Amino acid sequence: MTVTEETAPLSHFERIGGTKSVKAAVDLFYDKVLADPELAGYFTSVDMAGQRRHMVLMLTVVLGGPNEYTGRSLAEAHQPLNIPLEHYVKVGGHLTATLTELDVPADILADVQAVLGQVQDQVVSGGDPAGV
Ligand code: HEM
Repeated sequence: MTVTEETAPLSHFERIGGTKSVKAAVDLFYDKVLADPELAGYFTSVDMAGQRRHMVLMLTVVLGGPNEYTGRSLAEAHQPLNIPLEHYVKVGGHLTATLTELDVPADILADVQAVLGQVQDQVVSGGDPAGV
């Protein structure tokens, strides 16, 4: 191991245990979303295996891991769905609850919540698709 590798700060992605941990979080997250009667209807005709895969890759990027995301932009995927702010807040709540349950450190949770604030306009209906 080089000096650089020894002293470089770990990314959030590395700190929580990499892809295995992100996959576990995404599985628990979508279990909660699909169990929520207000949200389940959005996903009735969605390929959930592909959905989970894309969310794993996106959350990996958010956590400072390697960028291998190949899905659509958040605006492209969500603007056609006419998602109200209320539902965005519920989804964000399920993500926060998931990460809390999995004992993700508070500073990482705070950074994820900051990203939730930043991407809100791309997901919520009537937001700013140009802000992708
Ligand atoms: C920060 C919040 C969110 C993130 C990071 C996120 C992330 C994603 C990702 C990565 C995809 C896959 C895009 C693709 O495959 O090309 C997706 C699709 C989707 N999302 Fe979200 N999402 C968020 C919020 C929401 C909310 C609030 C809802 C509904 C209330 C929602 C419903 C959906 C649905 C139904 C799809 C599938 C769309 C389709 O296949 O046409 N998402 N989301």
